[in-house]
Amino acid sequence: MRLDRFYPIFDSVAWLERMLPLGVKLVQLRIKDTPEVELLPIISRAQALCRQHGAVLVVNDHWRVAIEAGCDWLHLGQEDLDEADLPAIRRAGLRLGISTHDHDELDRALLLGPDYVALGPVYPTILKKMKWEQQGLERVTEWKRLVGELPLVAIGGMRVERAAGAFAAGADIVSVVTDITLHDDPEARARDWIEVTR
Ligand SMILES: Cc1ncc(COP(=O)(O)OP(=O)(O)O)c(N)n1
Ligand SMILES: Cc1nc(C(=O)O)sc1CCOP(=O)(O)O
Ligand SMILES: [Mg+2]
Repeated sequence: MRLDRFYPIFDSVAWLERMLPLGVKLVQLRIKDTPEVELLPIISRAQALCRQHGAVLVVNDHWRVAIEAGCDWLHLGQEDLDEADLPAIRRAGLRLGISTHDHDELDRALLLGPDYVALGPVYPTILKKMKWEQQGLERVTEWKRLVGELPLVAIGGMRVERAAGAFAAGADIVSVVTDITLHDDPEARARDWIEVTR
């Protein structure tokens, strides 16, 4: 399955309701502040909406709920991997994206047979505090050489104007949060993203 090159991340179903009609075909639901016991109806609704729009939903972090909701894709970071039941995730047929920030993390990720690898932060991000400096485009090129055919996602400080550079450096997919969510006109910005990535 070939994933779309535009991979926005949102923190609510309300955002999905706004963005999916525009033609978003790959999207992550990244909910950080809701107790897991409350997430099943939310993630189930997100999955139903994405299927209705022919889009791929990636659930961030919440692998138990993703399994319960019958989802198709999951994203886990390195700390998530420490406590995730990967055999259960695979038995449930979930595909898996994994975050990486350095060589040790990439080696670990590749041993797990992921369906994509993300590298970040390519540029400084304001979304969350991170211990890594910006990786830069050379690092994207290096990562692509190391992951080969595996889809490489570039994340962190991505802007519409930076997409072409990330693709030229070797990214297959560009992932983005605040360039859309903090924009004065998120719908217009998402349309710009679709234009530069299709
Ligand atoms: C596409 C993509 N790349 C990286 C991340 C970050 O995952 P993680 O390191 O687990 O951090 P949180 O997003 O869970 O705070 C991601 N979610 N998506
Ligand atoms: C959620 C996330 N993970 C990252 C990583 O490097 O693993 S960077 C990031 C935030 C991306 O948000 P924005 O597009 O607003 O910079
Ligand atoms: Mg995580």
